[in-house]
Amino acid sequence: MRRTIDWADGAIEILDQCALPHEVRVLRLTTVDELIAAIRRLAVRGAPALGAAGALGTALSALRHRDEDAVRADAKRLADARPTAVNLGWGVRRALNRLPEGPQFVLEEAMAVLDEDERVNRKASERAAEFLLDRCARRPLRLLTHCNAGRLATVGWGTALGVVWHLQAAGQLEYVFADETRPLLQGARLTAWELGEAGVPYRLLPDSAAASAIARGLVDAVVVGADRIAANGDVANKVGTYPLALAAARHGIPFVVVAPMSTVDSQVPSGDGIVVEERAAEEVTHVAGRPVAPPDAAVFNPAFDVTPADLVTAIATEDGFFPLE
Ligand SMILES: CSC[C@H]1O[C@H](OP(=O)(O)O)[C@H](O)[C@@H]1O
Repeated sequence: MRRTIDWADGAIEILDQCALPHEVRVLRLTTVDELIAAIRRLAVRGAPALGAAGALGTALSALRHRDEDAVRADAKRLADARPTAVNLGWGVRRALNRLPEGPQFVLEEAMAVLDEDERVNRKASERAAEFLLDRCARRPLRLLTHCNAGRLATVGWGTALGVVWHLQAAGQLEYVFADETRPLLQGARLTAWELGEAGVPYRLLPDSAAASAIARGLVDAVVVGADRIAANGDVANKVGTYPLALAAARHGIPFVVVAPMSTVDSQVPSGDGIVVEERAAEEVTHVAGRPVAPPDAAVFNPAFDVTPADLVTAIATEDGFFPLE
C-alpha cells in the first residue's frame, strides 16, 4: 500500500488529502514553500504524517541550500506551519540535527522517521486493541472514532484506525461509528474512505449525534488519535474530542488515545500550555465553497481541543501506556 508521504527522485510525494475521497491524487512537492502550503491546507495532515513532512522538508532544503543558515530558516518556517501537532517540530529537529554531517545525512534521518512510523503505530495500536479486548465484555466490539487517525494521518497503518485493523483481523469488530468531524470533514472524507477501502462496516454520523449514540449503548469504546500529549497526560486532539471523553466518562465506556511517543511533549506540563490552532472563519461559514452563514458572521474555529488526563482511560504508545511506568 502506497505511503501517505514519501521521498521519490529528489522530491516529496504526498497523497492529496484535499482531493479524497473523490480522487486519489499524488502531489509532487519540490520546494519548502510548496510543502508549507500543503501542510496549511491539510493536503498532508495528522500528527505523525506532519512529523514525516517536517523531516522530509528539512532534507529538501538541505539538499538545495549550501548555506546552513538558509536551511535553518526553512526549518523554522516548516516547524511554524501549524502550531498544535508536536510531531511537526519534532520531525524538523530530528532531521536538522544531522545537518552538520551533510545533506545526505539529513535525508537519511528523515527516511528513518518514515521507516519508524508504521512500526511504532502498529505496536501502539495493537496495545490499544488488546487493552479493549481485555476491558470490554461485549464481543465483537463497536467503536466510535473522531476525525481521521488512520493511515492518512501517518506514513502508514494509522493510530486509532490501527486498532480497527487489528480487531478486524481478529474477527472482533462489529462496526465503527465515524464522526464526520466538522468543519473540514476529515471523518466523512478520509476515515469513511479508509474504512470503505478496508471493507470495515461503518456508519458515518454528525458530530452532534456521537454523545447520544454512546448514551443509547451503541458504542463499547471511543478510540482517537492525538496531536500533542502534555507531561501530565492531557491530550490535544481534533476539536470535538473533549465532548466524547465527557460522554464516555458519563456512560462508563473506555476513552482510549493511541499515539506514538513522538506525540508526547514532555516540555509542556499540562494541557494549559498547548497552543490550539485557530483556523479561518470561511471553514465554518462556507460548505463546499458556498456560504451558509450571514456574510458578517463572527466565528470561533479552534482546530483542536484539550481533554484532561482524568477523562482519558488509557494512552497507548509503542513503549507502553503513558505515563510510562
Ligand atoms: C494520528 S494524528 C491524527 C490527528 O490529526 C488530526 O488533526 P488534523 O486533521 O487537523 O491534522 C486530528 O486531530 C487527528 O486525531
